[in-house]
Amino acid sequence: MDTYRVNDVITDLGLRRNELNIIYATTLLNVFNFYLHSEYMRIDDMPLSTLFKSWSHFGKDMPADLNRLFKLQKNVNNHVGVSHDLYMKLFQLSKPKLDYDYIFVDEAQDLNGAIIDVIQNQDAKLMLVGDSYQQIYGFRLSIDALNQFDGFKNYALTNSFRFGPETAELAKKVLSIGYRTPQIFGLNKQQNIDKITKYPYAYLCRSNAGIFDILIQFMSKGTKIAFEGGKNSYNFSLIRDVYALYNDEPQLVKNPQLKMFRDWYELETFLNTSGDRELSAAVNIVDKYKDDIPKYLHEIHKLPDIPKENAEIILSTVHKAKGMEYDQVKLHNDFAEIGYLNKVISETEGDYIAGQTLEEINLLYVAATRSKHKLELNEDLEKLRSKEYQIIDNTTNFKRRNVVEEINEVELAKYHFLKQKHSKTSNIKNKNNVKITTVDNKIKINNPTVVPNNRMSSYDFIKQYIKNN
Ligand SMILES: Nc1ncnc2c1ncn2[C@@H]1O[C@H](COP(=O)(O)OP(=O)(O)OP(=O)(O)O)[C@@H](O)[C@H]1O
Repeated sequence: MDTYRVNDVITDLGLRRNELNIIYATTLLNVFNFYLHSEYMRIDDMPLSTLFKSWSHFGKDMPADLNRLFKLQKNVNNHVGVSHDLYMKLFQLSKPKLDYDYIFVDEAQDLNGAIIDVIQNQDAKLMLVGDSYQQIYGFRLSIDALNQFDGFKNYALTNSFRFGPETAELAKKVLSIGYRTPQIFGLNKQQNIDKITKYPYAYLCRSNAGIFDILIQFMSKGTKIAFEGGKNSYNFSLIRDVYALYNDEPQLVKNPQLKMFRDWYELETFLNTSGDRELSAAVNIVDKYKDDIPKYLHEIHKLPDIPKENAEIILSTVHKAKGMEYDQVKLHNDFAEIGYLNKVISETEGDYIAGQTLEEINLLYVAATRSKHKLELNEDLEKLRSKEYQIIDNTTNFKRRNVVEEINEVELAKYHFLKQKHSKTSNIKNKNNVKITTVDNKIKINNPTVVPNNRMSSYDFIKQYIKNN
């Protein structure tokens, strides 16, 4: 079992390893993964020009490259192992007929086109169970199968035996940010929202960067920490790479997609124009812990992987806590800000909305509904609970935008950033013979004509510098 990565695409297609080709390879891989997850039998059946508008920018023959990748991957002697997605696609392409009378599907809100195609072609009676508000795997190109099948009898499961009325009210409030107003009843009177005063409890985070943050708080105290899904399933390589840029050591960056940034300033500038949440979270962590990052990474590496039943804190991302439940749950403060989500949604025009925005709300909903006994909220959810936010009432049913288009927009943002960067760099060099690199507030400049003001952010400083020169 293995994951096919951007580096593999570059090697397998014999591309030169430059910044633009890394973006192309990333886009190609996104599209290729979309194919593996999709109902399409052939790559050439996919409406590429409408699904992936950005590929025309690269001047490459994307359909031909996709077909080459697929041919290579199907070869069992290829250097890359077979991924779950690949063997499921091959299973779908074999048009299987399963010898079952009934098929039950759980978590039907997070299926994909290939699996739906297999299920649809069976003669068996089908029962789908799921919760559309728990769809959180859009970034893995999942599809809500609950909206895909016609002619089914629907039964609403509105009662939860896990949580009580307070949590049910909060859950409804969270979903109402995305204008969704389901009935939810909490039947467990033993469960409520309150401060947690004793171990053990589960600490749920939105991001790996959040997990890192919590680890730093508790490691030094010797708290017994277990990881939902096992310690090895948490990867802090993004933080390590971002720190390398912060520390002016771009040669240490391993992630090919981060290699396009030569320094911290370029990374920050990029983040001003893109909505890459995971990367933003890693940058915030590096900004917070600065030169202590390597020490903390080393300490985390040394932590034992203890079983959950021996732990004082079970640490988990919401994605890994899906389908799980814990007696006590505490929520970290690294979720998307509710005021921001509310603003994005209220300003949305038309029916279509970024799936990512809805999924951020779904993540809050999943997180808030994992506790069987006590739930401790973060500040933002506490405010939502005390009605400090005005939730706009609207019955609009948003449709999701095409997920691949959304994912590839980040790559397109990188493409434009790169183009702009190259033209700006040459302008600066020609006009003033100046090279600027910044690390946080330490600004290095070889031809200073203005004195850096330490209270100014490096970004503002550079903007002012360029304006004045
Ligand atoms: N009929 C019942 N009476 C009492 N308790 C129940 C009943 N059905 C389920 N439960 C309990 O309620 C909790 C939640 O049930 P379950 O995990 O099946 O819900 P779910 O719908 O899959 O939740 P989610 O999708 O949010 O993870 C579990 O602790 C389960 O034991």
